[in-house]
Amino acid sequence: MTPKVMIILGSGSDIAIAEKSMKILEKLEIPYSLKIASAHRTPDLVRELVVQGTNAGIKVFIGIAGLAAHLPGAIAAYTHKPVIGVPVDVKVSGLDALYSSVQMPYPSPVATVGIDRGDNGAILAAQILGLYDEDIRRKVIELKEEYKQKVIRSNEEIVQKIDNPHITNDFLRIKNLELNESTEEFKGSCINKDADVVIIVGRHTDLITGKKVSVTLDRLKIPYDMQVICPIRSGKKFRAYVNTMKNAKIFIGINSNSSQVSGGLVGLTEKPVIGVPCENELGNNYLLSTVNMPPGVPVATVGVNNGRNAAVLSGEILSINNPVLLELLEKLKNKKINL
Ligand SMILES: Nc1c(C(=O)O)ncn1[C@@H]1O[C@H](COP(=O)(O)O)[C@@H](O)[C@H]1O
Repeated sequence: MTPKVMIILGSGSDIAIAEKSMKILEKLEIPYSLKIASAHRTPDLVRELVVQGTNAGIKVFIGIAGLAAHLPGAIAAYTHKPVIGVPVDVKVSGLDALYSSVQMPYPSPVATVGIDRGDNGAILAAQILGLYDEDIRRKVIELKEEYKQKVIRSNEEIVQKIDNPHITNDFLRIKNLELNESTEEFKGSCINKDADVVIIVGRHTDLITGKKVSVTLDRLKIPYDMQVICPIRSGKKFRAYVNTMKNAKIFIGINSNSSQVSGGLVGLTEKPVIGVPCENELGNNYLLSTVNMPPGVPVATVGVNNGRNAAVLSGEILSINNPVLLELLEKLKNKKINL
């Protein structure tokens, strides 16, 4: 049986983080291949594994590495399949590995997950595969439900056991635990309900980054819909919009102000969520709050303001079973490289 996912570790010393990915893939019964190869120490081996893996039918690559983590980027150099990067905390709390994974040049995105989050890397791979395999999609939904139940149970297991007369919860009557389900329809005009990709921009200032996504999606002929909706100021509208667009395949959150867009999206969909952190007026960016998501809810993060890479990543995900799109993607990537 050809595996669907290839995990490559930069070193045997990354195995503890890889085990988190392996555990999830095994739970979801997704066959995978596991290899150790370093872009620095064994560049030829990396190229050989990626080229052979791509030709053999690997759908998603996961590169796990610490320090100057060039491995995921090197994988992206040899394939048009989506590449997920898992930065490992070896020095400086893993920030070196995070920055080297996520800050990739156009048009070679690495869908980066949080530091040491091997579990989220595998969940993201499963979300991508779930777009083409109903059985995997169902298992992703079940897995997300497990994470949800864990939170709900912790009220009984932790809070109720605290013997403190100042805590008063008796007035709460929470019956409907399907709190995330919105059945409302979005009222806006000119929505493309057949969009494959949904782009949500948190505020008008960040439309410039949203525009970078849409221009590149246009070049790839991928249908999309884009709206400016702040999940904090317009929570109801945000949920109604996500509900209305629930048949889309990929959601992109253009984030500023504590990354609420991508963070809000992951609770409302089992589909892949891509996060684009934006710079704000003070020059700070929202990279860390976009990427460092808790287990169970990955955000495939691309570089700061790099809307174009979010679009290319969408193209890589959607071209898994679309040869026409794959050809367009190859042209776009090669043209850029040959310029
Ligand atoms: N980041 C890379 C690459 C690479 O990017 O090619 N190769 C090894 N490494 C990382 O170096 C760290 C220390 O490796 P050793 O323990 O082998 O010295 C590991 O976290 C590995 O992923």
